[in-house]
Amino acid sequence: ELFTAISEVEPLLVTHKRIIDDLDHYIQQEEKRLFTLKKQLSIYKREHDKAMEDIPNYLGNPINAFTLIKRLTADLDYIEQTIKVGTEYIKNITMNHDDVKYPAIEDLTGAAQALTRLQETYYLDVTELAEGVLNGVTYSTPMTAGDCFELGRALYNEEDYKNGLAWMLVSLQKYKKENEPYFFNETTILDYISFSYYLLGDVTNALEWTKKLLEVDPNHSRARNNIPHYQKAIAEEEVKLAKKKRGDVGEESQQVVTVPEELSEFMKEKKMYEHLCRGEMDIPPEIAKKLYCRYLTENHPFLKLAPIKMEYAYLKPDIVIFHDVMSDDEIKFIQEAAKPRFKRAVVHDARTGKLVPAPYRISKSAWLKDDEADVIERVSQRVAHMTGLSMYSAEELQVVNYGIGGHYEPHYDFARKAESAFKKFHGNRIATVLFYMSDVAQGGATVFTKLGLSLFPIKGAAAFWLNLHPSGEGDLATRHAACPVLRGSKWVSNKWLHQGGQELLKPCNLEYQGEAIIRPIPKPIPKTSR
Ligand SMILES: O=C(O)CCC(=O)C(=O)O
Ligand SMILES: [Fe+2]
Repeated sequence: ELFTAISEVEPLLVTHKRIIDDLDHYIQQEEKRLFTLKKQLSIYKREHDKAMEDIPNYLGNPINAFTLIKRLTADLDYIEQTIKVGTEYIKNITMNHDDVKYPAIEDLTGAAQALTRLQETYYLDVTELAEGVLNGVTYSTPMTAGDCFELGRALYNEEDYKNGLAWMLVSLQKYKKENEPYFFNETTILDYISFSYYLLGDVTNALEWTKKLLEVDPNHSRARNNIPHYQKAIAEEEVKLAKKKRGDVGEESQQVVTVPEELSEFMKEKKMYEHLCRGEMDIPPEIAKKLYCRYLTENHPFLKLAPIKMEYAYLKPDIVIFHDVMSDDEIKFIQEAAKPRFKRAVVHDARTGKLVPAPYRISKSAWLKDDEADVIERVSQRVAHMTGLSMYSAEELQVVNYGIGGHYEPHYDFARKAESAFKKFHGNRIATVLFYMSDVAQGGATVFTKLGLSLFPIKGAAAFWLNLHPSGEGDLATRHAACPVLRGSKWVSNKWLHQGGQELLKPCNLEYQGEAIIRPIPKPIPKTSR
């Protein structure tokens, strides 16, 4: 699973170079071989033409008679050998080396699904994307018919027929324009298109596209067999519709489908999440006008000498950003220490109680202990200064690199059942400190779905908030997510502080940090007013 961290996709360029060298060498050898064969062929043709001009005269020349026989004996052997060398060479050729990494089919699927996620979250247009354009700016070479075909096929195989179909339609357009040789042809694309329509329940289009397929390949037997099947389905649908018009409604169509409340809540949250990821929302003006920046000098005498720049991003619950709290050198050190230990990030499965990988968290992470390097210890010390909290019960530093389109859907950092995830710790996660270890060119914001707040990563800064009310109860307003990375590589590290050790620093009381603010989802801002 290389696709779950961009840092693991980087070594694939070494593999890529290896293939370039292999192929280059192979083609050179082949060209040499074909050059020899072509030369022989031209001699055969030239001599044949000469002979046909005047056969008796040609063969009357003993040299010509000799060379003819030579061409059909010794030379022929040589030609055969040259051809055989080629096939032997092909037999032995391998593109698989043990010393470099190769992505697997799940990486192809993962990358295809990432593109779909980015498309949906950031409103990207498939045809623009196929031209290498992200939000109006060209970032890569246009995709070929073959690229679009593979993308469509990967999504089709994952039963995402809607998105698979969109890519197959682009592939067809490009295929007709390009006129390049591929291992698939127009019929293959048309087959995917028509069957995707069928699987999506659009039988009319399935029929139309099957007819188009038969125009290209009239003998395609499966397509021919499907035609009557589609026609029957359409006819049945028409009868049903006619009945409905006459008011003769059958029992089944009278049933009203209602979306379960849980699902509708989930969809609302997803909408909000995507909205915030696009940076389309501002926090309420009554909060915005109270936000300010200051230097943090309390908490520790050290801060009097080196105050920390502190910016309020939200109030009640308070979410602050500390600026310039991790240096470029520290970041480099932490990244290098984490890379060899990266494992796919997991989530807590509420049903089984187990930690499992999930499509809604695409990243790799590693845990670094304070005592393994001065840098890690220094970072922990800084967290204590920044937060004024005890590190007594803190977790190790979690270092994260997001993958292709990597994200983490809305969640709480605290455990909802005291007995579950944090058994080995002293209490629940009272606070989160989230260090941004990279800027992200596009996307990758941290968003608070109940507050309407988007934080875009700034390298060297850290976000800080309390996850629990003073009563120890989880603060539902802290629900947050990491948006898909559209362009760039997103690195973060977390320091999670637990309740144990904070008794004197943050005494419990019955106050709340602020009410959980749930506001309606606003309409997107019209494009012209931006
Ligand atoms: O990466 C981010 O922006 C947020 C990460 C996060 O919420 C988490 O790891 O718990
Ligand atoms: Fe989180």
